Amino acid sequence: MKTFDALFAELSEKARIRPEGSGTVRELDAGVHAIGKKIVEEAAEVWMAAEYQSDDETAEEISQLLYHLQVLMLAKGLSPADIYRHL
Ligand SMILES: N=c1c2ncn([C@@H]3O[C@H](COP(=O)(O)OP(=O)(O)OP(=O)(O)O)[C@@H](O)[C@H]3O)c2ncn1[C@@H]1O[C@H](COP(=O)(O)O)[C@@H](O)[C@H]1O
Repeated sequence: MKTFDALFAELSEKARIRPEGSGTVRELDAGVHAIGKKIVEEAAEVWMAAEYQSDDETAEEISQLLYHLQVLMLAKGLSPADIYRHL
């Protein structure tokens, strides 16, 4: 099972080596504005799933939101430690 930190390490490596076909690289290249829009979209999907869909579908939407938040972290040069110190 993948954890938040393991996914962040994987995405950091993708950003570093920029493999062909990586959605993460594509999203990073699109920039903070585009990533922000994706986050808002995914957040709405989390909300709708929580109200109208199953727990498993809600969990999946939350995972997608976490992914896009991590892409934004990478775009901004933020590490998980930068986030954790505010928790
Ligand atoms: N966990 C994720 C992940 N969660 C969400 N997403 C992306 O977010 C989109 C959200 O899905 P939606 O259902 O909202 O689909 P959509 O709105 O039709 O998607 P788009 O048309 O906007 O791409 C997916 O299509 C993926 O592009 C993810 N993309 C990648 N990962 C993981 O990130 C890692 C690196 O991925 P690559 O950079 O693509 O190699 C791998 O381990 C992947 O499993």
